[in-house]
Amino acid sequence: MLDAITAPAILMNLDYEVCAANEAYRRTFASDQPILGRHCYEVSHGYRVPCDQAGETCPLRGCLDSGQRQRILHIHNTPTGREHVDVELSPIRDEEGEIRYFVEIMHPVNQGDRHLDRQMVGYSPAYTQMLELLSRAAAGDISVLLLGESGTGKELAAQYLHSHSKRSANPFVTVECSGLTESLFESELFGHEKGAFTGATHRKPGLVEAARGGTLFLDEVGDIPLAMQIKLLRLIESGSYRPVGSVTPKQADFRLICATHRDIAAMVQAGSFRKDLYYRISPFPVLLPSLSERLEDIIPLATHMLEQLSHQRPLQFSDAACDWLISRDYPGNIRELRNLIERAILLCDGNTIEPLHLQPPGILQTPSTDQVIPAQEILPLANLESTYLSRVVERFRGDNSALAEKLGVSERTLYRKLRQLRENDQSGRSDSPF
Ligand SMILES: Nc1ncnc2c1ncn2[C@@H]1O[C@H](COP(=O)(O)OP(=O)(O)OP(=O)(O)O)[C@@H](O)[C@H]1O
Repeated sequence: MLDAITAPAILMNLDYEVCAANEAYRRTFASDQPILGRHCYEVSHGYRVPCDQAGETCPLRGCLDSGQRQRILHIHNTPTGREHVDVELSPIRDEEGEIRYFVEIMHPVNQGDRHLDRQMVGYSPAYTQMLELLSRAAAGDISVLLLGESGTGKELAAQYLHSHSKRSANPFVTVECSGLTESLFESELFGHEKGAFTGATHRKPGLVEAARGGTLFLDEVGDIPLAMQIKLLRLIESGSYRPVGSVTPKQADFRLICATHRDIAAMVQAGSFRKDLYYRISPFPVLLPSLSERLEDIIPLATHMLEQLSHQRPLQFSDAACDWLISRDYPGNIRELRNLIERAILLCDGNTIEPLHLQPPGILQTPSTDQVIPAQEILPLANLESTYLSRVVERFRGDNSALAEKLGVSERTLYRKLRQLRENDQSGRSDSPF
């Protein structure tokens, strides 16, 4: 019966032992190793204890507790390395209704297409949870709102959603919402007729038309000014639009994905984002974790990017470079990591990237103690504090709560000190020791 299932599948008993496996499972996960009678957690993950005791969610445990079918995204060992697998576990009951066995069907999750630059990498729990949400959302046509700090991979996640959806054979069209003026917004999105305005020498189809049958990705949706939000709302609500200069409405056909690094719920509270539009774009919000929440992904990501960016040069990181990469903060998240690596590749003449190749350009570097405190000079402590503060504030670019946490003071205290700093600046007094 298992062989009738085309995806990899196994039969397990209550003791987590594999009782049978189909051909697809052997081919995909087992290669030549024996599996019958072995524990699923050992074969799939190399654990010595069940997943729930290893800090992961165990579908078998969940199935026993709920009595229901379970679906979860897990990382499995495969002959070609670690892979995300969409696991579906169903109970098999005896005549008395007691659970006796489980059938586990596994669908390997391909994280992006074959292009290295569109492949998503990550193994941490925070990333895996996010990927599970994306996989579930991809199957439907629901609008998805991708939230997360700058550089966390929102655009890549949008491409993943599209390429795993039933619209994948049709276009994926990105609209950069920041910086679009009202008139540009309309003509870019809806297109225009010939002669609609001065300079409109021919008919131009808009991005909504270009996305027909596919996915429309509104990047930085939080930056759309209020006046234009109503136009977007009408498009989403009615599913139709009118090109500029036309009287005939056109029918739209796209799946909507939006992304923003802003706290859009707070913007709704503050009245700068329409509540009705917010509800329309956010039926399925997905939060992309920052790199600080997925530290174990830094080296796999860095290695992937090295392969992607080095154009076949046989480059590798030294152990010291790996330690350096892990111990750093990344306010710009994966994009910042990528920039560091791109630069290191250019600076490294040999085959091994060392910390010295990775050091970021001076402007973004946290000043070392030597730079802040000139060796020969004794300075008033207050001066030192303000000099240091003005430098680190630059680096944290407005994220005061993260900065306060790092400095070990409350946000209120930080705010007070920054206000003092500004007042000093404005009164023209220079506290800088340099
Ligand atoms: N999981 C991942 N695996 C590999 N590379 C990734 C991953 N996530 C992001 N990247 C890479 O990091 C960079 C930034 O990603 P992306 O542009 O998707 O971020 P973003 O959240 O949309 O940023 P912004 O909010 O600033 O527009 C890109 O080069 C992307 O390829």
